[in-house]
Amino acid sequence: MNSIKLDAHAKINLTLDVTGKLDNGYHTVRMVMQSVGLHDNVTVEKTDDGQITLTCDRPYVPTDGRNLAVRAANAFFAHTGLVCPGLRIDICKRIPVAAGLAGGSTDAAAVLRALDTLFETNLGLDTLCEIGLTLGADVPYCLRGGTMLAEGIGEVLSPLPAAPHCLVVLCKPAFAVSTAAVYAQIDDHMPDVRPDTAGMCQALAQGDYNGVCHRLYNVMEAVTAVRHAEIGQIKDILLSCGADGAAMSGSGPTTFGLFHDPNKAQMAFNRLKAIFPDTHLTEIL
Ligand SMILES: C[C@](O)(CO)[C@H](O)COP(=O)(O)OP(=O)(O)OC[C@H]1O[C@@H](n2ccc(N)nc2=O)[C@H](O)[C@@H]1O
Ligand SMILES: Nc1ncnc2c1ncn2[C@@H]1O[C@H](COP(=O)(O)OP(=O)(O)OP(=O)(O)O)[C@@H](O)[C@H]1O
Repeated sequence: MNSIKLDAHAKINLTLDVTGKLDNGYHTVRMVMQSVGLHDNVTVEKTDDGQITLTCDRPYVPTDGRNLAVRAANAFFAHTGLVCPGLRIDICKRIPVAAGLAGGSTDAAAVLRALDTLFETNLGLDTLCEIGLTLGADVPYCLRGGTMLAEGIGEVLSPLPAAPHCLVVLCKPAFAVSTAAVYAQIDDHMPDVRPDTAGMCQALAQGDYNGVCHRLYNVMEAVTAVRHAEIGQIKDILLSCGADGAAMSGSGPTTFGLFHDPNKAQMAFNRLKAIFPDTHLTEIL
């Protein structure tokens, strides 16, 4: 096999709590992560020119060594000691960028999975997660996907029962947010209200869709929404169209709503898309 094409799915955070800060500047978290249908297509092809080249259909995504997919390939060859014969990586980008949806992390995870298959290294998920963690805190989750409780800095993963199936409207307003800046700001602005992550895990165990929707909560929203009125505006539109619950994902600014009713989801999608072009109608995976 010379080439492999994978779907690299985005994630949303059903809950997100920041529980402490480590000496290296990273924060400890406790959050429920969920894969959604929205995905990039990542194609990895062996070549023989000794180079790692990357193409992407979005001009604002870096194509050099700053791209997390290229960094993932370099980390794979460093870990295995294999000599890279040459690689061509192509990313068809559908996930909004710098949006709180782990877009770069999921591309990196896809490249690690593709290389483990293409080079028949059989590293397995645990080792891929170790390599992934050197690239970013969200990469181990992206390797595993599904519904997970994430602790540590995001890499201590415990599988949870799959979330009840529903539609998801994702809306990214036209500005980007730096994850590092949001973590830095939250040190000074930790909200008093914290998510009920234990309750969220229980709702998932009981397949209680309304319990899930009522517990959506992200402490980072307090930081990002204060600076950007669009987050409140998007939430208001989602809820006025009949979303069963709504929250910001990750460090933002993407804000999402969960819907049981496809007509309400379509109405929310149409209204938001007219104001914010980077709006997507997808589903819980
Ligand atoms: C906000 C979340 O998306 C929630 O899922 C993640 O915690 C972010 O994970 P990520 O984007 O993979 O983060 P990284 O690329 O590893 O880190 C970017 C920056 O965010 C901060 N960071 C990230 C993760 C974490 N647990 N604590 C942190 O303080 C650090 O300043 C770091 O330099
Ligand atoms: N493959 C990639 N796809 C998107 N952005 C990338 C990629 N590689 C590097 N980047 C850079 O990473 C930055 C953050 O983009 P990304 O979409 O990963 O953010 P994010 O969704 O907020 O991540 P997270 O939710 O993990 O914090 C972008 O500004 C971009 O320059």
